[in-house]
Amino acid sequence: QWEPNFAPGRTGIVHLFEWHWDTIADECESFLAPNKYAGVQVSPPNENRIVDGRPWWERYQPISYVINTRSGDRGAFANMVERCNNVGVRIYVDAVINHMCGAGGAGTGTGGSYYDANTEDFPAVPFSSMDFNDANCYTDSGSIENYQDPNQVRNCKLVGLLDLNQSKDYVRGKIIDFMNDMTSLGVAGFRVDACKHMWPGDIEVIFQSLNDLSTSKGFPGGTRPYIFQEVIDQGGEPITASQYYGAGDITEFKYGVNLGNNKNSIQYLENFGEEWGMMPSGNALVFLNNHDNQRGHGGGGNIITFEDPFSKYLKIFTAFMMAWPYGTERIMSSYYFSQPVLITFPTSSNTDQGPPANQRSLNADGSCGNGWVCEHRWRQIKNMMAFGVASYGQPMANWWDNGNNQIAFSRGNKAFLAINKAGYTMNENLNTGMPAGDYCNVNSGDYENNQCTGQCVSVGSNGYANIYIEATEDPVVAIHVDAPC
Ligand SMILES: O=C(NCCCOc1c(-c2ccc(O)c(O)c2)oc2cc(O)cc(O)c2c1=O)[C@@H]1CCCN1C(=O)/C=C/c1ccc(O)c(O)c1
Ligand SMILES: [Ca+2]
Repeated sequence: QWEPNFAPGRTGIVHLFEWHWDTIADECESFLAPNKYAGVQVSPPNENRIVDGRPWWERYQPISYVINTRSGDRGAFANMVERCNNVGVRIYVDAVINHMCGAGGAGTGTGGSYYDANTEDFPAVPFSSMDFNDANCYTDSGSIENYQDPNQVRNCKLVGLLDLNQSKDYVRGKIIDFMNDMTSLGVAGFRVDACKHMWPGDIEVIFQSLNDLSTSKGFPGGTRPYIFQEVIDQGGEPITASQYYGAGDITEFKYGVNLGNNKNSIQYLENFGEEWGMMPSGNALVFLNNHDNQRGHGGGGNIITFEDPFSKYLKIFTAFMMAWPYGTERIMSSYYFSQPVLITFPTSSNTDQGPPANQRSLNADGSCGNGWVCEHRWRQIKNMMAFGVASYGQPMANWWDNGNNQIAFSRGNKAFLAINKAGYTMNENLNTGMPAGDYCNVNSGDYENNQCTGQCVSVGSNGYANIYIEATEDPVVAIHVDAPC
């Protein structure tokens, strides 16, 4: 379960956070497939608690494994998976299996199922008090109080959320049934939430017990579900990402933080990877920001997001991430929320704010409206998916830097990237590693109908090109063999 099961050559997935299933299906067909996105991470599809104010994190409080949420019901979900698979875009489900909802009394979830958190009763699964970890947690509050104690991090409640006991066969069985239900519909794998809070031994058994992907949905026999585990490891805690290597890939939170911390010293990126304290490339799911740390929670630090003035860095470092041969890449696609505006006195920021009332609308230029950012549609980001396809499997080569925020490198003889963050013009004759010819700079324009709407770069017979980049908002040259001028 370490292989992403992408269609041939594709490399990057996009997290369409809080999108509805029918909107995702449209996006797969009209945008993601033509732009060679490999897949979509979707929000939790199973029934969740309805929390006052409808914060985004209500979807991380399960009530049952019935497929019915704000994003749509089971039929809409199945239809979306079918339509996306049909155009070669894989679906990865956000699996929240560490816990059920927080102590919130009795009520009904987004699918209408009754539950009572006070008595730990979830009849729609069913789970009862025997299925939770209360007897295995030794803190006074019953919740996690100290992240330096691995036992309580696994066996106690995370911010009060009822903690399932994954060491019990019955609980494992219900989780396996839920995940097998998803792959029976054509889902290609899972982002598994809060893995730090589950014992590696338990989740290894659960993932190894999962069915192979569905051959009737077009996957080869014996294909294992792709698993990428959310383990927020910034160092400093006894629980580390490496303890989870045996269960699947892992979200590498250090990736985005390292780039954020070094955005003004990119000449040091030549050895960016394990030598920077990150996990082996084959275990890593990498990203610049995610739904949680773009709001300042868990995995904080120096995060690059869609927010101005960072948005120019998001474009530059997404280009770097898609061109740099480390990890499996994930693009975050967000909705706008009010940021903490610290003026003379802090105003309340609403990082809890749920999604816009309406789904994304589309403007003539392909950008989104109705409060959706759609970073994955930005030219400087979307065009890097085809770059990733063209350079797939090619080693990094021909590294060059000027010692001060100007860098360049190729991917074998298939692609070449140059970035100028020096604040002054870059003008160098560099070895692109590519065959002689004219190539479209897909950062400056689009390559469509065999036409380049941006600049062309001429590569000579010796593979060298004059790389001229002024210090603008988009100081990137990205060329590859699938976009000739
Ligand atoms: O202040 C909050 N939470 C405390 C700080 C963040 O702690 C949480 C972590 C967390 C944070 C840092 C860590 O190192 C760590 O191991 C875990 O993971 C979660 C996972 C869930 O499925 C549901 C949750 O409510 C949480 C959560 O509250 C607000 C109010 C409740 C939800 N929430 C939140 O902020 C919700 C955050 C959240 C929700 C879903 C996620 O997948 C996630 O990573 C964070
Ligand atoms: Ca737990």
